[in-house]
Amino acid sequence: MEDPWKREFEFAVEVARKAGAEIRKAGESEIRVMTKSCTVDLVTKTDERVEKIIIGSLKEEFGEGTHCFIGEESVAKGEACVLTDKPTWIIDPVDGTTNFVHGFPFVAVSIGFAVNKELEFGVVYSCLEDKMYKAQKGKGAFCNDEPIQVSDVQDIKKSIIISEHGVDRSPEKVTKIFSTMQKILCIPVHGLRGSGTAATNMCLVACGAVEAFFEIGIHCWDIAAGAVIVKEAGGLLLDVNGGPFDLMSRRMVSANSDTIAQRIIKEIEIFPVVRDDALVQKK
Ligand SMILES: O=P(O)(O)O[C@H]1[C@H](O)[C@@H](O)[C@H](O)[C@H](O)[C@@H]1O
Ligand SMILES: [Mg+2]
Repeated sequence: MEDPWKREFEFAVEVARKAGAEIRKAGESEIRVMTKSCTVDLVTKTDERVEKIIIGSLKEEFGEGTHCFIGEESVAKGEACVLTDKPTWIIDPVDGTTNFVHGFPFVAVSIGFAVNKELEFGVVYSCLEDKMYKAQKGKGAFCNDEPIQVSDVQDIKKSIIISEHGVDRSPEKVTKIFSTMQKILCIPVHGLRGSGTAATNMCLVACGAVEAFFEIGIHCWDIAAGAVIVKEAGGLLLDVNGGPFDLMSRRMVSANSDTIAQRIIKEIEIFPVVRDDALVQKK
């Protein structure tokens, strides 16, 4: 069958690799840390520079007008976060900025691509591990060109689950997050983990190292690429209430199976978050 986005996909892999090399190099020098929404929401010159490199390369290759871009740092600077039917690149230049700043060894470049609001492919380059995860809709998922598959564990008591606590430290939210984690831990599961990057967490689901990853408060750029990779590895995505997954909702459960997903969903204490496209929706 004809593959309409082959050139875009191959270019995304190339750009992610180039971006990862930039991040590795930047990590060798002193990192100047700035903050965004609060004192624990970190950003560095590398996040901004790498996003410029990625978007600049894509514009040069595919032209300015036809493609749209949603990039974490561009949105932080006031650009719209809106998913239309146009071909749209959804980019997190440095997923795991806190890890990058601290030298914690999980940092990923995440590039997703959607057309008609449907994700066509995703590329996650875990650049410190040098692992290139990629998937195109209907074509399977790969890590360093080897096919990957979700785990076949169906018993929650034999699972490892990943979650993160995000950057919103308001006591009500933190209480709900830890209450959820406590309930899941006490099922009991084999373990709870968190790599500090949503993109990498999703790849860990995709390659069967863990059974599920869920988070409330993530953004579309954290999970767009990972969503394709999880699905193509045989997993599934749901909203935290069990409904359909919505990329802009900032809520997600990714899992190896419906059985595991539903068992986790039973324990999730949901708290409100503002949608990524809230400003656009209000208009
Ligand atoms: O801001 P970056 O791009 O590093 O990404 C986020 C992570 O991906 C989340 O899972 C995580 O929970 C944090 O919110 C973190 O900020
Ligand atoms: Mg991120």
